[in-house]
Order: sequence, then structure tokens, then C-alpha cells
Amino acid sequence: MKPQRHREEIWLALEIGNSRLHWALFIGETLYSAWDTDYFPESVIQHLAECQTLHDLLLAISPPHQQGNFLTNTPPLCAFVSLPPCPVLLTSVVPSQTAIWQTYPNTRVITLEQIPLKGVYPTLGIDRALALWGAAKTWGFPMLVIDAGTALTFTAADANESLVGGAILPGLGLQFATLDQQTGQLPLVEMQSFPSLPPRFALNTKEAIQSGVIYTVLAGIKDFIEAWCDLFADGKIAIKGGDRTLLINYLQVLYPEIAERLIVEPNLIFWGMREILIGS
Ligand SMILES: Nc1ncnc2c1ncn2[C@@H]1O[C@H](COP(=O)(O)OP(=O)(O)O)[C@@H](O)[C@H]1O
Ligand SMILES: CC(C)(COP(=O)(O)O)[C@@H](O)C(=O)NCCC(=O)O
Ligand SMILES: [K+]
Repeated sequence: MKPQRHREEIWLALEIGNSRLHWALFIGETLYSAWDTDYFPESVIQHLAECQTLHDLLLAISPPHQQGNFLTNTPPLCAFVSLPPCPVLLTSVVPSQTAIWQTYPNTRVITLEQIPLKGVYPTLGIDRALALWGAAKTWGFPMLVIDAGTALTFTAADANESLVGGAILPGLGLQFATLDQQTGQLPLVEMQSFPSLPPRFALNTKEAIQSGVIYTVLAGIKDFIEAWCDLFADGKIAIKGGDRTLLINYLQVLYPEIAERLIVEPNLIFWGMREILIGS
């Protein structure tokens, strides 16, 4: 995609995670809308390539329950819908999905080499690098990003815009699914079904699973944040990912002094992608 400098250019950001697709619609440097969808079958992606207008493209990728009003509730968009389909800036941590999306004509893939973050290692997740870059360029270095996604990751950079490093562990959904799938008797504990913290010392199987997963993840987040603050007293902390709200709510109950330090921003990766586009 030839980067155009004028402010009115419409473009789509697509981040492919291990659970789902994450979309953002930009007009120039302004993010107008962000949403998630499930993966699309290859047939749908081929259909996207045949879209003649931006309107058709956006309808095809908009959230299932927002088919119609997605277009109307983004005021300046109405003026653009008869334009041809816009470019898609793509980043992915799922190689099989990346390959399928290459068939969409107007795609530019963001890779690790394009991110000015120093000291990265070759297999660092592009999502981790982009979220860190987006957070740090928005709120400053040093920065620690917590991504409560399919995997829960910690990724940090110092004041010299160099990678300090990070950690990877199974996300909440993965932990509950693994206990369900890899044991004979344990049930699948649904995430959304428990707004309040379970008892630590539970007296039934469901709450025992909830307690084991939740309290250890919260303790782990607290431990990493305390270690980060010991390293960088002026360090900032941002959190994103599908499980961020659940974890923030629990942290506010259990460790309020930790929770109040967190910048909660689901769109960190899109900020990172915008930085790359502007800089290119
Ligand atoms: N509608 C949803 N679909 C999938 N995961 C969801 C959804 N809502 C919340 N989650 C939670 O978010 C996690 C996935 O986070 P997300 O940031 O979307 O993942 P990724 O970026 O790895 O695809 C899952 O572990 C799940 O617990
Ligand atoms: C750890 C991840 C799977 C997280 O991806 P997500 O949970 O967002 O789908 C991804 O950042 C990745 O594939 N990382 C590569 C290994 C590394 O970062 O060292
Ligand atoms: K993620």
C-alpha cells in the first residue's frame, strides 16, 4: 500500500490473534471504530476481494449484530462508502491465518523489522511488540504492557526504547479450557459466569477451579508489576486483551493500589500500527 500523507485516507487495521480477529477503522490518524470478529472462512475472504465499494467491504467485516448501523453511526463515513475498498494493514501471530489473508488484494503486512523497538529477538510476537510500541509512544517509556489474551503476556521496554523482555503464560480462557479438556471429571468453567471473586478455599469443584486460576493469575500480575516498579520507579503499565475487564475488576478488589496504576486501553496494537503507518 502506498502510504498517502493526506489526512482523509481511510484504512483498516486487522490484528489476527489466537482467539479472534481484531479490527479498527481509521480515517487518517483518527481511529473511528474498533471491533472483534471470529475468523472468516477462506470463502468469505475471497468474497471480500470482490467487494467493489468500501460499503460492501465494511458490511462484510462488521460485527454480526451490527450489520446495518455500523455504517450510519460513524458520521464522516457516509461520505466515503461509495469509494473503492480501502487498504488493510495486517498483523498476525497466526501464520495459517496470515496466509489466507494474503489473498486479499490491498493488504500490507506489518512485521517485526518495521517496528523501531530496539533489542527485539526474532521470534518476539508482533502483537506484543506493536502493543508495547503503541503504548510507549502514547504514554511514554519505560512501559510494561500486559495483554490478557489467549496467552497472557508481559512485555516491557526501557527509557532507551529497548526491549527489557517479558513473559508468556496461558490466558484465563486457555486455563479453564485445558482443565476441562485434559481431565476426566472437571467441567468447563465459563468466564462470564462469575462477576465476583470466588472463595480462595473453595468447597465445590467449580469454585475450586475459579479460585485456582483467578488467584494465581492475579498474584502473578501483582508480582510482575512489583518487579517492574522495582526496576523502573517511573515505569508505566498498560493492559489490553479480552480478559482485561475481568482482571481489572478483580485487581480493584484484591490489590487496589496495583489496579489504580494501570492504563486500560484495548486498542494498544492499533496505536502501534498507526505509528508504523505514519512513520513509513
Ligand atoms: N467474545 C469472545 N470471544 C473470544 N474470547 C473472548 C471473548 N470475550 C472475552 N474473551 C476472552 O478473551 C480472551 C481472548 O482475548 P483476545 O485479546 O480477544 O485474544 P487474542 O488477541 O489472543 O485473539 C479469551 O481467553 C477469552 O477468555
Ligand atoms: C504469546 C502470543 C501467542 C500471544 O498472542 P495472543 O494471545 O495475543 O493471540 C504471541 O505474542 C506469540 O505468538 N508470540 C511469539 C513468541 C514470543 O513472543 O516470544
Ligand atoms: K491479544
